[in-house]
Amino acid sequence: MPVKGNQFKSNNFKDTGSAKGSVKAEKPSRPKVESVPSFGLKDGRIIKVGGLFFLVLSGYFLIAFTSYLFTWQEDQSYVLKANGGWHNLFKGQQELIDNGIKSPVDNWLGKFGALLSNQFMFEWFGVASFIFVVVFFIIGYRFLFKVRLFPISKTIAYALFGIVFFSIAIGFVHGFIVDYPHFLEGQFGFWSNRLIDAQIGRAGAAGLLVFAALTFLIIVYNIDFKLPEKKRPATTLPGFDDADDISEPYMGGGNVPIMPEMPFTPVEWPGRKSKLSQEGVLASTRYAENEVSEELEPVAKGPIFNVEKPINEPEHKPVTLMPEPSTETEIPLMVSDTRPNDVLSIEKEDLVTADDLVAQFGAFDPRLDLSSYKFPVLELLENYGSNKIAVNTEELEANKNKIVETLNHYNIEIDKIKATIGPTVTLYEIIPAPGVRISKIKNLEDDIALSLAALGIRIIAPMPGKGTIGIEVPNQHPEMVSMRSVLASEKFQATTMDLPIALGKTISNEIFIADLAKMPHLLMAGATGQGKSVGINAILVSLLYKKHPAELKFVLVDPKKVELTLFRKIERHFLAKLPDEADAIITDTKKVINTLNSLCIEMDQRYDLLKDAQVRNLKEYNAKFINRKLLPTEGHRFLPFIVLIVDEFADLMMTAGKEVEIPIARLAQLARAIGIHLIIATQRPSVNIITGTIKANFPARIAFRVQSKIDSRTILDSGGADQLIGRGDMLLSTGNDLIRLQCAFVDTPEVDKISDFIGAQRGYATAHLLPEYVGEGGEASAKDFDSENRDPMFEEAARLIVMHQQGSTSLIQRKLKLGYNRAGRIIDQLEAAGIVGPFEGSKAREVLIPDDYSLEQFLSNMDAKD
Ligand SMILES: Nc1ncnc2c1ncn2[C@@H]1O[C@H](COP(=O)(O)OP(=O)(O)OP(=O)(O)O)[C@@H](O)[C@H]1O
Repeated sequence: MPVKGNQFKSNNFKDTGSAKGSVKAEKPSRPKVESVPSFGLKDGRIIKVGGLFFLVLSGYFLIAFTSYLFTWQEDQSYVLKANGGWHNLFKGQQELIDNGIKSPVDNWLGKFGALLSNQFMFEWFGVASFIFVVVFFIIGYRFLFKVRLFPISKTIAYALFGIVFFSIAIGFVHGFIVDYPHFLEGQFGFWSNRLIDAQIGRAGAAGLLVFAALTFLIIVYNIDFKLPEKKRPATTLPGFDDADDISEPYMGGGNVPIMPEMPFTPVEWPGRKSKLSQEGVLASTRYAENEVSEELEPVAKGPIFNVEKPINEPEHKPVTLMPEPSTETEIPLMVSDTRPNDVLSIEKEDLVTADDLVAQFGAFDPRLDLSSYKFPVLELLENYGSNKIAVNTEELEANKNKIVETLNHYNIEIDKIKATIGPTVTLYEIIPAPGVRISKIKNLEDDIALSLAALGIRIIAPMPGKGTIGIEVPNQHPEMVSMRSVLASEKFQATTMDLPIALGKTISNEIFIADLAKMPHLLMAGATGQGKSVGINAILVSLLYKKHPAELKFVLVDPKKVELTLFRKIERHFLAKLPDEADAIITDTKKVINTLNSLCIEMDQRYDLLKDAQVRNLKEYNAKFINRKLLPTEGHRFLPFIVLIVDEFADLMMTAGKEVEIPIARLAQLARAIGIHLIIATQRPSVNIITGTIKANFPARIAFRVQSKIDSRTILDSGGADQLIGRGDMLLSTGNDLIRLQCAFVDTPEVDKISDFIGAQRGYATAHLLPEYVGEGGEASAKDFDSENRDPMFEEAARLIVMHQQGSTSLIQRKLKLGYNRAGRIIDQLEAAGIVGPFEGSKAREVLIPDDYSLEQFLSNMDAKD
């Protein structure tokens, strides 16, 4: 019976051991977490002490609370508020006895234990107080051993809910038994119940508790409430659990699952039936020549297809499934008919091929996990403008005349002039008379602009591949290109590109769609307010309209914090993040560095997978995976495209410099084949932001209007971007070509609607998790600082550096007359001590201490510590 579905989940892949199922899945060791705050003590000793304290506290609470369960009645007189409560701690033995208070107390942790547990359990939260024990343990364990059992913030949040919920819930149940405050629910549980009861009654309270519990479950586990579906008959191969049933993955080691088609009929041997059935055993296929007669003995117990020896082993002659006619003519042929099938199907499990798997289970469907996902509909987008180019013949004629006049004025004769009308600009192509120098026309750019009285004139001389000279003149009434019109176009709907991005319309009013997968990375620059954010949104929206969440993940970096927030709603569908991160949209520079490094790890892992699969790129890899030629049991997984978008790269470069540049450059150099693509936008396209390394690896670049020709050169390697008219007017450079485009316009409310549309659908349990990256952080260098081996000239060098406010090795070398190596060593020590900043390429290091006075204090502190 054919079984549909993937039979296993690539995303939830668990190592299920070999097909035979003998190997148990290895439990991954707990991740080491280095990112614990150190509270100033750089080697983290305070944290360890804190960790120890929490562990002891947890143990103390556990013993005190447990003891309270048994001794609360005996200790009641001691802990009672009316008898003094906590004040009893300071009373003498005799005084207590005189007041009729029982002393000593029975709590295993003495008076304090009795008072503490009374406070928590009786006065506050009842037995729910045990949750404190767990919380303290998790915090202590994390701080002391640096091992994350659970995320601390989540633990605290869940614990708070748990304490309140259980206290009230127990109080509610207790209310049916005894109407008296008791240590099971604590005063909190008791009085909360009283309050709720008075307001909404018992039934209301019950409803409220159920509501709270379900809300908690939904928030934490995102459980779906579905009516039970009809179960498909489960036919599974080892290692492949049914796609709908991930609760019980095959863990190997059990029985080989039975194919339902297999006939399970015992073989009936004529004349021996009674004996065999009496013995309760079934005959095997194996019987040797000498066993064919009456001594024929069954050699294997169990079902018919559990053959002891495979039939195709050459040395076993009698393995032929047809009984030998000369000796056993009476054996019916049906025996051999039944058996080979059974035997063969068992054999096949070892030699299972990709084709068999595909035949049996169908090709792997990456979309199956979210099979009900609906792509956003076009109705979510607005229609701006008429989407038709209104030809203003007067304007055309006037412009033509002015161009011809201006050129004539400079004695440039033209043969022909032709106009192509675009949404925002019109291209006039002129064919100059023979003998006219092109450079002459190019030099007249400003004059033509003056005569046309228009901004943003661009002269393309010559038009590549056309033999004409182009003059682009902005239209008086530019037409807005709505995203809806672009996405609704046949061109976009029918595209087979891997990552189609609908950028807008060309000058000849054609829809322009590019393939990000081929670009393979994109650099965007433009002065503020010229349409960069709209451009990024247009790219994101076009990808969202074409790709399923299983096929594409975004890593969004938004140092400006407000530009990409709208996409937060699609976190569980389309975003990727670091495992520990609460927020999928990264706004903090430090986290950006970790994420970029994590992407580098992902890249390396993907390359290993590709190498293992002997394919050259992501497409081939995924095709092989879909055809089940690569198995999750061997560590393979379906690889979605990852698109990293950085809005405001300049900010990152200013704050983190090399730390950001190096991983970005690495990704840009290598990530194209493995489906990681970068889109980097910046307001300031200066050379120290868009460095040579970055530029070299971003062949595709988009320039919106920039402020100067120099900026235009930095981004496009040619002028022109400074002459754009803004509002989405842009130039796209793809290596050789420079194309002028009008960016499609998509407004924030539209993006909001799209995010809502996707976000409201069932998503994955979390955002796509990137590999964990443990940053080295600043602590490592501090640890490296060894005060014992400090150079004798260390202090002098420090004074010199601070005096000059210039952290340079050559300064030390020159002024202190030291060799280069020694000066280099000293500067490293200064860095380790925190006097100068890290190496910054050709620039001098930053000096972290402002003046001599602060330095002297710093040095004396250092000496005191030593
Ligand atoms: N493709 C477009 N079509 C029409 N108008 C546009 C287009 N792109 C941008 N605009 C107009 O320009 C304004 C500014 O655009 P946008 O917010 O994208 O600029 P920006 O370059 O991202 O600015 P900043 O860097 O300050 O965020 C938009 O509000 C819109 O009115």
